Amino acid sequence: MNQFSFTKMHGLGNNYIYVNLFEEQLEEAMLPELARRVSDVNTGIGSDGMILVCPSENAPVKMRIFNRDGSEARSCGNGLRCVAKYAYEHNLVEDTVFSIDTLSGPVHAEVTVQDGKVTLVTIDMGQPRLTRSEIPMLGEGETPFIIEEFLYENRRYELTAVSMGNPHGVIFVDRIEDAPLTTLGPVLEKHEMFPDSVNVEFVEIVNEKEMNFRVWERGSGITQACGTGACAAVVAAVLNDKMEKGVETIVHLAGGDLFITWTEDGTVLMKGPAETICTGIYYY
Ligand SMILES: N[C@@H](CCC[C@H](N)C(=O)O)C(=O)O
Repeated sequence: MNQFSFTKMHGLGNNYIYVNLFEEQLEEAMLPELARRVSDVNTGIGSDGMILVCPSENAPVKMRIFNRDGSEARSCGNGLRCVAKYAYEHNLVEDTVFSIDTLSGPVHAEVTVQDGKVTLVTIDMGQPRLTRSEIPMLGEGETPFIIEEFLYENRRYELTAVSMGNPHGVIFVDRIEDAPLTTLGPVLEKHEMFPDSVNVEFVEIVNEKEMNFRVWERGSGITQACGTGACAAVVAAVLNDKMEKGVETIVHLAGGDLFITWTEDGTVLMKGPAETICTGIYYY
């Protein structure tokens, strides 16, 4: 029987099984299957997926993220904050400012530390990507997809597509309670216009500095929070003149609040907590 040590962590309830590949060895071909197994709430540990904390040539540490269904994504905002906490508290980095490599390139992290523990993490998520080819979406590659209308079950919705390293479709709704999360969410996730599938976010604007947010994640379904999704939602709100660039927005997610700014210099800052739940050994 094989085994590995893990740490379960969450960012606002978006929880993953973290495996330290500085110490553990996992077979590459097994990774999707392992992500599915550990995520299973009945026969595994129970999580939204699996995150690997890996060595990298470009940064002190690299994050790889696998969704609950075993698919690998290119980024994960809540995962990045947890990896930043893990890296600092396990001495993989010495400074409170460092970069983390991802499949979509390195991002910059800054941790706030109290009594040796990371209490808050800010990640500079880089610039949003807005063209259809970058998202990716079918259609004219160099054009953006901002506030395009579509009909679903006789209701009209408006969609804005944003990539934060991974693809997001943001839909503004009048009341977050009425968002068709479990119906339109999975339909749009697998819609043919998104060849790599998409994360689906529903957003209610509360005022010029606050929004309510719910997510149907690609490969994981409903989660309590999505960091890249919150960044995409704020970018979409600015693009649609509902928020101002350079102003910090409080995003109210099911699991708590994130603080997001699309800065004047074009990068998106995400500030929020990261928590350790438990450690253990997984047998397979
Ligand atoms: N929960 C994450 C995003 C995880 C990956 C996503 N489901 C995808 O497939 O792109 C976050 O906090 O950003």
